[in-house]
Amino acid sequence: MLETKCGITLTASSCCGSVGQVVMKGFKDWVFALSNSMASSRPLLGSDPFFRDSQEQDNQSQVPAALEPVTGSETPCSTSGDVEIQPPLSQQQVPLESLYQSSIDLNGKKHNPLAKIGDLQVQFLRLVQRFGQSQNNILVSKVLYRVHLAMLIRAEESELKSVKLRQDRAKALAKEQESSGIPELDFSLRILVLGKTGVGKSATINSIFGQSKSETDAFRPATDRIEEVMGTVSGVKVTFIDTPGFHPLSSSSTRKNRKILLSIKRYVKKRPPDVVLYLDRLDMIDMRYSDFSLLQLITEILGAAIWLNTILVMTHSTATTEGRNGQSVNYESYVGQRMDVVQHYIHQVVSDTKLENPVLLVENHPSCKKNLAGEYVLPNGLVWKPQFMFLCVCTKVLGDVQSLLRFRDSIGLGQPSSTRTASLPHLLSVFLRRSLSSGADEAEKEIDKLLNLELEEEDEYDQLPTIRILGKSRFEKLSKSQKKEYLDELDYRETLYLKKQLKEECRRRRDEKLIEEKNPNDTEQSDQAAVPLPDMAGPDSFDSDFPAHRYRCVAAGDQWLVRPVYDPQGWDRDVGFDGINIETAAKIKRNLFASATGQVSRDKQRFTIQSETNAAYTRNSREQTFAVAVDLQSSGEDLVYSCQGGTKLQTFKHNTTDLGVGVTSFGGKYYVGGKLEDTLLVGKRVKLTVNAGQMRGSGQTAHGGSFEACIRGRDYPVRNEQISLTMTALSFNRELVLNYGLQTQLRLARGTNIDVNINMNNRKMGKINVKLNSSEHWEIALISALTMFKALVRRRKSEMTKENEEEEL
Ligand SMILES: Nc1nc2c(ncn2[C@@H]2O[C@H](COP(=O)(O)OP(=O)(O)OP(=O)(O)O)[C@@H](O)[C@H]2O)c(=O)[nH]1
Ligand SMILES: [Mg+2]
Repeated sequence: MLETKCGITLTASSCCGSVGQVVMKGFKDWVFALSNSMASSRPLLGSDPFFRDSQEQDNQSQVPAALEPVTGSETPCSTSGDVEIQPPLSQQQVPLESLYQSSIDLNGKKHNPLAKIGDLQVQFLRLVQRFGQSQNNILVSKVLYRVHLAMLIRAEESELKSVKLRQDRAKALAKEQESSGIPELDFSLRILVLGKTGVGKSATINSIFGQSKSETDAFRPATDRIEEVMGTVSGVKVTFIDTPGFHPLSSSSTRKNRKILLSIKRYVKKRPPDVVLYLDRLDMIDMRYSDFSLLQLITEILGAAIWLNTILVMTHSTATTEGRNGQSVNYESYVGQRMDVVQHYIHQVVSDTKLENPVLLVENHPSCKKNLAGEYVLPNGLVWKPQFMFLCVCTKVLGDVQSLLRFRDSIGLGQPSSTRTASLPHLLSVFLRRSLSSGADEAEKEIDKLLNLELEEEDEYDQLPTIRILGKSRFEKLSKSQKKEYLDELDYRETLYLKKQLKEECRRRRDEKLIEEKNPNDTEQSDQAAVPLPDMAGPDSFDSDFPAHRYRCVAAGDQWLVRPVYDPQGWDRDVGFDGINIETAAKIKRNLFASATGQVSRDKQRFTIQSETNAAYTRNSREQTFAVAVDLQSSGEDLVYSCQGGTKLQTFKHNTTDLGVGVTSFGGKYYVGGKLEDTLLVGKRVKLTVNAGQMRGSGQTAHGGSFEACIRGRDYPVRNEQISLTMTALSFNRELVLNYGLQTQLRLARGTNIDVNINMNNRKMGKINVKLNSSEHWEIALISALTMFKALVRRRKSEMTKENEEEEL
């Protein structure tokens, strides 16, 4: 009866920045991270000053290189979200991309870049109007947001207010200038076009200008040298750098392709482009992607940073969409699959799976469907030409902002690994967070401690008078208040029942422990209920080609858990899985515990590993634990080793003190750290944790610490209600980053939960996340429906205003 309630989940998330080591991370890294929090399947790529700085770069000290991020998100064996599987490694997985020091020079000289950015913002807003984009468009918001963010990072405290004003003023000014047409827009684009011969580079250029400016040929290579094709599109001066096409793979083609690439390199060094387009034919991309070696060659000669500036362009976008078995496939998923293949191989060549290149679909065939205005329309209804121009504009604006604010490319793809240095504040924050486990049953121990006193008392649940469970029809007959009372009573009983169960578990563990203490030689484990392993979700079809049908989890013995890490885009589709995830935990002796988790994957080029091992010895007499942990993680071609040792001591009844030392080795350098942590339990419901630590290496020192107060709900541990407040401080190179956080998990009423997550830093940037979940209050669904309706109306309105403006013109 009670199951008939409907489940409604409402998530409201607002993001205005990131928290943490803002100034210590590279700008681009940081923006990438932010872009993930904004709704889009393919976030717009930030631009980098690769070409602009290419002349300087030769003499400059090299910036740190990127590495392959840890694939902590990859759940073993999972193909869909049906089965909930624990992530292979702990949640404290190191986001390795932020391991490298930012090369932002915050103390660098300023030549009033903010004013120039202001002008650029006005120009961008004018172009938004010109290309018929709405200000609510996600792409526009992202660019404006990143421009704003970049300004905030650069601005002094005193300038922060004026930055906000500047953005409002820019909007008004752009509107005014665009309607009067004065001053004339001064915006130009230089676009480098790369791709194999015959993919339609020259044809795309011609389509953009609406006239045949570059020679095309269906049967022979048509462009035999680099040439600039100039023109104007909607008042924007556009210069395409058309290049000879690369040759398809053969023994002699590599030499020819190398020659073409070297000539392109020489050319762009003198006159760098704003945007790079990499073209391919949508209908010619196969799942095995034979052009991988071409991508490698491009990366080798032009440098990996070229991909940071690249938009992927797919020509022949109206080609028939056929799946593997010949049936037609939904257009969006067909395109998505092809894009993923190309993106996957770009990830391989740059050794960075976080890179996301924007994608443009193009159709140059003259008989392509057109709308009333005579513009080419794709099968998904998109008018591709304005989209094409606008994405190029966005990429250029971001590139200009970055170079004006003098952000160096912190990802630094393609740099030799010997120049990599680790970011000390990042290492310190990981070190402070990594807690040494004292046994598999740590969480249980905490609950046991809480319930210890109540174990001998009689269970409240047993003292309850009996209740008659009502059937559906009888329940319906109750009045509203009676229904509420009845449900509240059931809820109360449920809480007590759960508590009784927890206590029973506690008693069982206590008895087992007593038996163990009496017979220390009897190490035989008690029988535990067999828990089936979560298996990977299978596909809907019984296609024997699908590897998920062939691989299942391997459960060898009790202690080892071995699971394949499934990746449909892995290096070999026939093999179907990309790596292996192994977990084990064992009580070697009564007081000695060891655990290890690891994930290894290898393809033809590379072998990657992430592992965490932990061993702990507990001295029962004083509740003292000694623990050591060794972590290993691949980072590109290198390995990061970290070794930590520590002791946990119960100093008073409710107070535990942790002492830890650690060494991390990376790139031939050693980083040594120490920390002290104290945890105090006040009553049953308040837990205070404070820690402080220091890390040294490469002649530098970082200091940091955190404070956390956690208040648990009345029914803890039965119901996991809690409010926790955190404050962390990291200081490095005379810069201090303070971070405040508030996390709440509350049960407002029966069937209504609220999760609030707030993070702010001392630069007034942060993130607020509110999640309201109710199975009773349908009004919440109404709020979300209303919000969606409002958004739709607003969109309609802005479209209508745009049409009106066009009519007026
Ligand atoms: N159907 C269709 N045909 C296209 C498309 N793009 C280009 N083509 C045709 O493909 C042929 C080759 O196009 P080009 O523009 O010469 O190719 P390219 O990449 O410049 O080739 P190179 O100059 O040799 O590097 C021409 O016949 C074009 O008409 C497209 O989107 N759809
Ligand atoms: Mg050509």
